[in-house]
Amino acid sequence: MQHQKKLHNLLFVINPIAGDIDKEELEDEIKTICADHQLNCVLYRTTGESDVDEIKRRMKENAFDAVFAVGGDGTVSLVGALLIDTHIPLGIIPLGSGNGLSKDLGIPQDTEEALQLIHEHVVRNIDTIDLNGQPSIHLSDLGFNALVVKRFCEGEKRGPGAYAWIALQEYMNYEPKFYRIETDTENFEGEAFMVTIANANAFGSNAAINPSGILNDGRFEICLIEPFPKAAAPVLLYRMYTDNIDGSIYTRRISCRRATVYNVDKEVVHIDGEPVELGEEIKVTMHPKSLKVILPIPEEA
Ligand SMILES: Nc1ncnc2c1ncn2[C@@H]1O[C@H](COP(=O)(O)OP(=O)(O)OP(=O)(O)O)[C@@H](O)[C@H]1O
Repeated sequence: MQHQKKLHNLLFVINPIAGDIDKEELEDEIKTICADHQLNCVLYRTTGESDVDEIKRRMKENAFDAVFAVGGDGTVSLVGALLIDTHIPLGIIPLGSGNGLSKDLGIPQDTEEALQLIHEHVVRNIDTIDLNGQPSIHLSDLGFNALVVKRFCEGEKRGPGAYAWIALQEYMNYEPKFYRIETDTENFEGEAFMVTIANANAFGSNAAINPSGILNDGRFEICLIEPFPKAAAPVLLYRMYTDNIDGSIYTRRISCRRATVYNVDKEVVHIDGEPVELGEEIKVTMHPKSLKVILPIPEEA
């Protein structure tokens, strides 16, 4: 078992709107847990504007031993990006609509259990990837899902129901787009319904696009869903929810360490759930074990 240095100075980055969940009581609970375990804590509530600068400022003022993201994948990604290539681990208290990365890391989805990580945990290193200089810790997409994410972010409603409704509406008229992909292992050229650049396994909805991906193997996967007849959609969806996407004749997966994706049709892109502009040529590189994360103590330990 790996013995951990105790983390004393903690910053909690709390997204008050994530998952449409009120977090006022939780803030008191965090303060109580920290006081009970003689830990110093600073709480920062995100505003959705200049959060990166505000968090950086607090990190300059204090030598934090860990930063906890309290919210959904967007909050995790915001905080995680600031911790890549540092010695400061990322903690996650999952309170968003989907919480994809926390699920892939085996972090308890029950808030009370997740809060125990504040004082009882192990720290491990995971890989991150980089798309034209922008970090991705979880899953990034081009194509159909990226379009749905964009519409979701533009909309007023949050939560899985809103996401599913937008997906259904967009699916009716969506046409596959053309991509050229060069990697250090194999290449692809053709149309795809969506292209996922995967460091991890499943979307926050639990749909597993990359079921056998490993977060610390020094590789990432490019997961393609190629054009399929409308009648095949339910089976594809079923396969994603039963960890069997590779069994479909409409999917293909390229495992690699670096890639260039030519987004010929200039399709929408998102990184870890946040829509981004990356240009037509997207260079993807692997950064092995570049982020420390706080995880539950494994049972065998
Ligand atoms: N105080 C705030 N008011 C409005 N928007 C905010 C505020 N704080 C953060 N945001 C926005 O919240 C979004 C991130 O939310 P987050 O992803 O954590 O939760 P979610 O969308 O509910 O869950 P998930 O991503 O897991 O589905 C970002 O777009 C960010 O700009």
